[in-house]
Amino acid sequence: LKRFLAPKSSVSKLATPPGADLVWGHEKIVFDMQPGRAFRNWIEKCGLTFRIKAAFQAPDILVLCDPVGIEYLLQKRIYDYHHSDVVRPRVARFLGKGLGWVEGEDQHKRMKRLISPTLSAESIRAMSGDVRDAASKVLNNLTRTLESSDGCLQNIDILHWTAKSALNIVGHVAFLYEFDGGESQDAKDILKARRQGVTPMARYAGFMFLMLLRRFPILNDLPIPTIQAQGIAKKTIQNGVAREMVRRNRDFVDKDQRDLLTALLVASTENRISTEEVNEQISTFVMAGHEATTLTLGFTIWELTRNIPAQERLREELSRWPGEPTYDDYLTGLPYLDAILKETLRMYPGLTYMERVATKADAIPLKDPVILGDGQVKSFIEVSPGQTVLIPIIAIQRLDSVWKDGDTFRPERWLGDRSPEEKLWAGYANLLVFSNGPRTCIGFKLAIYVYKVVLSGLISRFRFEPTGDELSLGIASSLQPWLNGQMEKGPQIPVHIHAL
Ligand code: HEM
Repeated sequence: LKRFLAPKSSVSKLATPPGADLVWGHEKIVFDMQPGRAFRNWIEKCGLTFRIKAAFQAPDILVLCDPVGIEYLLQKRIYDYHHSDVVRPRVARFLGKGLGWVEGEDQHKRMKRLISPTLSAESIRAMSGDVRDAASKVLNNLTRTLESSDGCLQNIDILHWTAKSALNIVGHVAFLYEFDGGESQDAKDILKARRQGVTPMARYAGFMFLMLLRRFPILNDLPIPTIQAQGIAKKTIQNGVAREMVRRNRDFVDKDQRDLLTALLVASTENRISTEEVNEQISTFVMAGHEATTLTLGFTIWELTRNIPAQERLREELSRWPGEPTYDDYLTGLPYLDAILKETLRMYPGLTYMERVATKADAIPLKDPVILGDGQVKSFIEVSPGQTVLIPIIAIQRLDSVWKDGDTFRPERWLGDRSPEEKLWAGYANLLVFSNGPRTCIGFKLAIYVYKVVLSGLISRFRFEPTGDELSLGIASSLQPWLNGQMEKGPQIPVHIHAL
């Protein structure tokens, strides 16, 4: 009866851009262009809410960029919009069946209640000294490497160093585990496995698979090598460090400790979670805890080699700070550092496209009414259960109609008064980069602090110069940088580094 009474979906009457292919729908256009570009073109033609054709004649996809619609979906109804059959198995492969994978309000809230306190501002403040120590270990290694090369390193992939920093920090503060500045064998194994999962082949296969999956979800379970490669890093963690972390700490649980591993072990000894779940959460947090921070730092360094005045301005702001900034100083005391973070997150969101599927009939309210094919003007859009909704985060965060020069790295835009358009979307800094609402990134406060500590250390100790290479962006689970002509080497960000 409920289904019968539910309003009919109006998605099929929404505007759709021209150019859909019979086989690929609009999806190949999305893949062939730089991330977000196709959606930006279509927003200009069709407005903030439209539909695109899916590949293999799968049902049309609702593209939602409207700020009121997105806020409604993420803040009020997220438990009715699950990760799609395309996304969920990928989360399981990359991260594990942890907090990012679980569906259902009760299950999710249960897990979140257990983990949130370990990543609160208070906990990060308490662990801030440990974060700085773990970062210094890696930065000291880089300093020594430079000393043995006459103070200059040419064509270095900065991601090697930002990955070591982020992994070393998350190991140290969340899992009481030492990755020896990212130089230990298990750190090397994890970072290597991660790279194997994002080869260009995996990128292409990821795209094909994504579209096929919409049609044939059964493919998830087949042993397709490039797809299964996405899971190497997770398996490396689960079969290696995760067991070791548990083994070393299981018998010495100190309930007053605020770290994540202790919270998991306490819950496990009290039979609130299974040993299996401990393992899944560890791989989730080791991966999610270093991956996006690594890339955000890498993209910042890349932009700062192309914007030397911005690099110098940041160095000057840092040099004027007396002593070591505290957690709270980093939050509010260094405005240019903060602007650089926000500008990087705006231009390079790790999650480029968020894809969810409605589990119930719903009517999504909109800020900008839509005109349907039959002439009706509607300020909400009805969806049926099973409707795929895509939020193209990177397109929204680079819209010229909002940001004026969306593709330009201009940290200064965050310093003065900001236009009302820029403040339309809800979320951290009016960006969608950490999502929003109950399923917002649980690690965002740690990510911001780690980013600021590591970037401050890098800029205070080293000068970064451009190599003249051109980067292009691609999506292999998250946004990745590829060097034109060197795709086979995997994601990289080459820079020259000079000791100061
Ligand atoms: C710059 C760094 C980061 C970015 C841009 C980022 C972005 C995001 C985004 C967009 C989501 C929502 C994903 C979705 O709904 O499908 C998310 C969720 C999540 N993030 Fe992050 N993240 C970052 C750092 C971290 C860190 C440092 C941790 C752990 C310490 C972490 C752990 C998680 C987890 C566990 C979830 C799932 C939350 C849930 O579903 O309740 N992230 N992140």
